[in-house]
Amino acid sequence: MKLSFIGFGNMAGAMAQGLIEFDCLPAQNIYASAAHFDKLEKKAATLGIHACQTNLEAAAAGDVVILAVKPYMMETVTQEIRSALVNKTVVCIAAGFTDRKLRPLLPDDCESLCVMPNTPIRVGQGILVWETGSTLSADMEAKLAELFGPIALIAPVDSEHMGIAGTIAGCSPAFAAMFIEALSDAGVKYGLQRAQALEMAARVLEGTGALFMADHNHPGVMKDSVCSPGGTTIRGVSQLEKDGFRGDIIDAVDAVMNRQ
Ligand SMILES: NC(=O)C1=CN([C@@H]2O[C@H](COP(=O)(O)OP(=O)(O)OC[C@H]3O[C@@H](n4cnc5c(N)ncnc54)[C@H](OP(=O)(O)O)[C@@H]3O)[C@@H](O)[C@H]2O)C=CC1
Ligand SMILES: O=C(O)[C@@H]1CCC=N1
Repeated sequence: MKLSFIGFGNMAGAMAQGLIEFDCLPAQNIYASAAHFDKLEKKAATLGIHACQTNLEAAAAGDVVILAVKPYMMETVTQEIRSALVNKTVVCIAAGFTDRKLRPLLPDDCESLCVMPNTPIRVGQGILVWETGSTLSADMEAKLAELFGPIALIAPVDSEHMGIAGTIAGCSPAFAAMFIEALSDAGVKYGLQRAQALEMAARVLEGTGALFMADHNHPGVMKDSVCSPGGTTIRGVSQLEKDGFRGDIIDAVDAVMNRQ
């Protein structure tokens, strides 16, 4: 399979790197185009993928064309490459897109899918929110699931829930990074070296996530198993409750949803 990225920024780069490093696809099967060719050429050389001079050239090269520009550019870019999309598989990763919004931008004779990836796909720990009921053939659906399965949890979601699932998967790495940063700030405040504090904070998120995936215990149970009666952790938990920690997270998701 040959894969083309139209737009090769943070998210497309993370997807390409994950695919290559986890041996899902050889680098020479990946093509990309972007706004600035000189910048793209450097990134492409590092990964061993093909840098294309134009979007049309990139779209023509792939069996599967991944639309990875900003949402507001989608209309212009799909018009530009429309002729090359005929009989192709088109995958759109833009926030806020579902099949209903994407299809009018594409030629009739191509199959398409809207997904929302997240940046941890680069290290094989991603999520790929996957709109169900797309125009994808069963054969191509299986091929794409096989391609991305090793580097992402495939999360099928109906069109109505693409926005919220995309927010939880796609945006939250930023929230999680803020948690890591804040926890490391606290470590530094009390004398830890920054590098060690950051690694510990990141490992806490990674390890706690792994614990959940292993046991599927309710997070409240996981929290209780850390809080000894009269101990130290419950004091921190109590303060977080006073500060509205959980409400703040939900408010952050509300803010994203209100923008969509
Ligand atoms: N970042 C994330 O975590 C996630 C992003 N997404 C979606 O991915 C898409 C890309 O986001 P992200 O990677 O963060 O954005 P970036 O700004 O990092 O990348 C955008 C890319 O588009 C390129 N570009 C700009 N104009 C054109 C054009 N006319 N033709 C071709 N390429 C063009 C840019 O080129 P150049 O670099 O040369 O300027 C750049 O490579 C968005 O739709 C976003 O909603 C989805 C899930 C998560
Ligand atoms: O912030 C954004 O618009 C993109 C979509 C999801 C994550 N980043």
